[in-house]
Amino acid sequence: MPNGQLRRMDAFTFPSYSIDFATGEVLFDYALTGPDGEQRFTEAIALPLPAEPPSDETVATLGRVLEVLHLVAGVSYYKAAAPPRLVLPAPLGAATVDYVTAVYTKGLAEYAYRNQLPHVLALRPEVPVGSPEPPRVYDDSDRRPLSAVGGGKDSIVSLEALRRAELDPVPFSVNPNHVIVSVNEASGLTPLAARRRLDPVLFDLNAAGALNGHIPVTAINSLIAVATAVLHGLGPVVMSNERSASDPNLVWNGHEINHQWSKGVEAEGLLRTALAEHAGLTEPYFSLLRSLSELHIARLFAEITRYDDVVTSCNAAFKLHDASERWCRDCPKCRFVFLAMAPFMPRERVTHIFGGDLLADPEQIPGYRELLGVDGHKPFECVGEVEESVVALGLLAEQDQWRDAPVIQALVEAVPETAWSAVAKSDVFTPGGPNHIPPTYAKALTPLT
Ligand SMILES: CC(=O)N[C@H]1[C@@H](OP(=O)(O)OP(=O)(O)OC[C@H]2O[C@@H](n3ccc(=O)[nH]c3=O)[C@H](O)[C@@H]2O)O[C@H](CO)[C@@H](O)[C@@H]1O[C@H](C)C(=O)N[C@@H](C)C(=O)N[C@@H](CCC(=O)O)C(=O)O
Ligand SMILES: Nc1ncnc2c1ncn2[C@@H]1O[C@H](COP(=O)(O)OP(=O)(O)OP(=O)(O)O)[C@@H](O)[C@H]1O
Repeated sequence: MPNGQLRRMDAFTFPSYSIDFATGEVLFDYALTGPDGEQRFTEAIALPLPAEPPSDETVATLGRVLEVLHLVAGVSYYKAAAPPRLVLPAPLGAATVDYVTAVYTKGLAEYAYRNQLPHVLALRPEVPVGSPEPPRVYDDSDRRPLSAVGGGKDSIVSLEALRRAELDPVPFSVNPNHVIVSVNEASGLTPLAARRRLDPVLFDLNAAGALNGHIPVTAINSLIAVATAVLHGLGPVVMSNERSASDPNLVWNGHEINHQWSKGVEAEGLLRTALAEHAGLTEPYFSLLRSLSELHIARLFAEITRYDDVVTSCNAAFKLHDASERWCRDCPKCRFVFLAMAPFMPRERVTHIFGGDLLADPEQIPGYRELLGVDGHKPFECVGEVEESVVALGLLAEQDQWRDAPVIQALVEAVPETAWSAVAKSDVFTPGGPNHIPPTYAKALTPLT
């Protein structure tokens, strides 16, 4: 469909969804409609099948979770045209409407900012009048947790914490790439995986110049994880989203723009409430690392060595097409994670993990100046706060093994006095902020500290 026609689309709808219990395949249909006709999309998600066929109760609860996932996964296709109307297929409770509204507005905020589409931030779904049937209550709180694994340091810390606390986690990933497969192998645990396939038409539209940009991918992965947990009779989905994921990158037209919105505590709370309201789940989903800074998580990661040859937090390894080997060593995420791990490890170990020493390379200085708040705004990436970077730099400047590294020397000089005095009072190693960690899990991190 030519780009001009896409731009004239005035509504996004959700025609139908289906699940085949023989294969685990879920199909979600979407449509962009406008005066020139419609553009249909179908997303396919293959859930892992359990050994036994699911009970009627499980099927009913799963159906409710998939109804929410159908709405949320639509963001990938909505964003090709950003029409003014978002037309939901069936009545929904208030909490579920709030969650879906937030996914399309706050979750697409970076996309709206980059494409200069302020109406997306004000989008309000049209919801058919009526009330959905109340769901059956599904108490999953005391079952084995499903631990989402992304292959980075954060999910490794959660997986190991849950294991050491004898909570018997099941690793779970969507479209596991080579990094995730290696992390799972290193864990020695038996993982579950779901497959997600975007409609290839979207890539054709992108190539032809359709609107494009960042989507709240964690919201989609989270709901696929919850669906898998329900289907397999498992307990809560445990995420590894840190405290700083809730902080915005910038403010635009009075709206906070946060690249990581769907990893933040607001999204977590809204999703929990929506799943309780719409699917009856008592303890569906939480982040075990919510109270911790990235720097604190890096310190916990340093206590675990079994994943050193496989851990990868670099997003280049997560491309749908053309995944890179492991760390690219030339992006904000690589720079930040190196800086965060380095204070807590021998220099040889961190250099081994990354396949190179970023703090020995002067070409990294401009990128580090951004992380330290000396130049520009916080990059649109999953990186910690400026304060965490300054604290890490301060720790490194005190260590013999790092003091003379060229990047450390240049950065110590570049950071203004005001930043040093602010971090002197830093609370980066003090857990804090709101969280949804249930009491059974509250002490799970203790064996690592
Ligand atoms: C790996 C990556 O960073 N991808 C972002 C990148 O996409 P790119 O075109 O370079 O490559 P692909 O990921 O292969 O995607 C191809 C196109 O497919 C569309 N798409 C992809 C996934 C999806 O769920 N829906 C989609 O529509 C999209 O049109 C792509 O062009 O740039 C894109 C545009 O800015 C980003 O949307 C891609 O981000 C992925 C969705 C992704 O998985 N990113 C995570 C690594 C990521 O950024 N995670 C955040 C968490 C953010 C959150 O709130 O959940 C983080 O860790 O901070
Ligand atoms: N493919 C995936 N399938 C399931 N969950 C995922 C996937 N990718 C990331 N996640 C989860 O989403 C959340 C955010 O991902 P993120 O990439 O920040 O974490 P990570 O890979 O564990 O650590 P790091 O921040 O070091 O990269 C984490 O809870 C992670 O486990």
